Amino acid sequence: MKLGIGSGSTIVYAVERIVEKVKEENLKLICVPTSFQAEQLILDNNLTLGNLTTCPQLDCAIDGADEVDSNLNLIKGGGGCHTQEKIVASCASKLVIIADYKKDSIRLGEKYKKGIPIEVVPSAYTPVGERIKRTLGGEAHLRMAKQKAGPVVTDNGNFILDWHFPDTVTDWKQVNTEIKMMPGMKFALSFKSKEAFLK
Ligand SMILES: O=C(CO)[C@H](O)[C@H](O)COP(=O)(O)O
Repeated sequence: MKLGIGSGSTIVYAVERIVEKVKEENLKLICVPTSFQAEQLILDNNLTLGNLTTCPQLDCAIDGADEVDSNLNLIKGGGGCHTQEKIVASCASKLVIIADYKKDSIRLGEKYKKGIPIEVVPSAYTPVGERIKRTLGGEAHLRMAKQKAGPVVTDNGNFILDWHFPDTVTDWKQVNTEIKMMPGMKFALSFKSKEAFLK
């Protein structure tokens, strides 16, 4: 079985259970990471590490989320790994999102107040931020690092804009398309979960 491994703190618990299952059932599992953190998690747990070059089709991807709305739209990227998470999820036949009640909302933005993370090529962060503000409203703030001077740099060498969107935004499919069409955008916004398991 080929499995995508998400990023964040929740996925750590899922990996603990996966390790038990591998031992109990002698599973042959190849794990494809969604980030540097996920890669370390796979290696630290002695699971078999794969990549999308050798495993472009995955049976399943498991990940966390920052928020899940009542239509199963997700905010992801609180940890800044959403571009790779989205690529891995798109290669998987099934996407399983693990999220607890703190992330369960009717509308996006109800529980997660840090804005929608948008990964952007560094040279384009100002024009993309301004265009988002002009066409969709709200404010897009460059995410700054905590223990380094300057911005957060993703595993892909990009910046992150956290978009504080206006309450009027409801059509996430359209918003996603509009943002993806902006030059300089890495395709990364919220995405639609095929299944979200809320616990
Ligand atoms: O999208 C993500 C990282 O880019 C994470 O899945 C999301 O931030 C949830 O993280 P946590 O499980 O720590 O709450």
